Amino acid sequence: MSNKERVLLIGVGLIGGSVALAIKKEHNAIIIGYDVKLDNCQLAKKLQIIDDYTENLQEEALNADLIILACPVEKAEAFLEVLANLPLKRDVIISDVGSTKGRILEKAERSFNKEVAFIGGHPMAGSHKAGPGSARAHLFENAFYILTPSRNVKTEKIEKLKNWLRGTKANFITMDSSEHDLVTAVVSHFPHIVAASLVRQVENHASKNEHVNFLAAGGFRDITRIASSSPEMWRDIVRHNQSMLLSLLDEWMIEMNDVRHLIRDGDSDLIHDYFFGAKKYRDSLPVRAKGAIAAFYDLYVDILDRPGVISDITTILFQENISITNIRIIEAREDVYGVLRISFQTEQDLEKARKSLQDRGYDTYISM
Ligand SMILES: NC(=O)c1ccc[n+]([C@@H]2O[C@H](COP(=O)([O-])OP(=O)(O)OC[C@H]3O[C@@H](n4cnc5c(N)ncnc54)[C@H](O)[C@@H]3O)[C@@H](O)[C@H]2O)c1
Ligand SMILES: O=C(O)C(=O)C[C@]1(C(=O)O)C=C[C@@H](O)C=C1
Repeated sequence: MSNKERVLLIGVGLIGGSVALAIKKEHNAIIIGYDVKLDNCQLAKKLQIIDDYTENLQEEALNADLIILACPVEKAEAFLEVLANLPLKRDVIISDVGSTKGRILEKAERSFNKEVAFIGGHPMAGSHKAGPGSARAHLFENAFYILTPSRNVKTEKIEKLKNWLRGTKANFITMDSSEHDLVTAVVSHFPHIVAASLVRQVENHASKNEHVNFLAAGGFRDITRIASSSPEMWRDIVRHNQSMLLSLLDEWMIEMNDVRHLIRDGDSDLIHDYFFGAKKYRDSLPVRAKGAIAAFYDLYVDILDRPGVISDITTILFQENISITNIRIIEAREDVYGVLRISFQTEQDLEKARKSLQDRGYDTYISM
């Protein structure tokens, strides 16, 4: 066996794949994937996100220097128990990328002996997309990456984990798991519940009025993009952060009741002040280039393997004055629609590009 360091990635999806790409950028380690979906491992290997994959998790875990759990959080919790029963390497570092931390840390601290370094991790950036096909090395650039070390973990191990993850170019912050679960419930978990419930409300109306679907435009799409996220992931998050979410839901009902009174009373100044207060706070939030508000406007274009085709496409976009942020050829043709992925900064650019390319005879697809 080669003497390179080995990384075991459990869950080869959007976030695991993005972490793996960031590690690859900076380390000459061997990354081995394990996933319940063999297809995801095969695609990740074709895209060179992982070096190889295994169907024997236990055997690979014994040789790993770094183990990263990147599956839905309830599965991650179960894997901790599996890992705790194995004679892992003495210096191994185990981390995860899950959106909740309380139950994960509780399980890790109960299961592992003091020698094993478990350091919870949560990159605060992502997407509504899933799977390794959407993974990006730069996904976490400038985003916060929260670390929740378990008790007894030495500072040098935390520094070592940060070094493993330096290719993410994220800003690391450390906090304890209960603070993590409170803050993320407020800014991430609860908003996902609101988005899903808004979509369900519109769907109810759509069954009664045929115009609803066509007219569900700008604002509705902005506020509900995240409702397209993975249901498996959100099922697990909601179950893990249940009590926090129930108390936020109680607060929300009080807020909605206040809004109800505001609308019923119809006082123009008070209604204005309600929107004004929200706008003032929203506008004061720090603007970051990336992070929790990540831009993901990708277009896939079917191209034939002939010289000049990419320059033809970029010329069309140039003539239309559309800026692109990234362009990449995807070689795993059978797994995606279209082999050229072009990323844009805004939905408007994406739509404009799609129309221009279609007008010139190219087949395009928006999601994978
Ligand atoms: N999507 C986001 O925006 C985001 C951001 C930060 C953190 N996270 C966290 O990252 C983790 C992964 O989410 P994702 O967005 O990459 O989802 P994903 O669906 O893209 O990837 C999850 C992967 O885990 C695999 N998996 C599921 N059950 C498994 C099992 N029993 N054994 C092995 N593999 C299994 C899936 O097949 C999939 O490949 C979740 O815990 C989520 O809470 C997600
Ligand atoms: O941008 C999105 O689609 C996300 O939902 C990303 C998001 C978030 O809520 O901000 C989702 C879950 C995470 O744990 C971290 C980031």
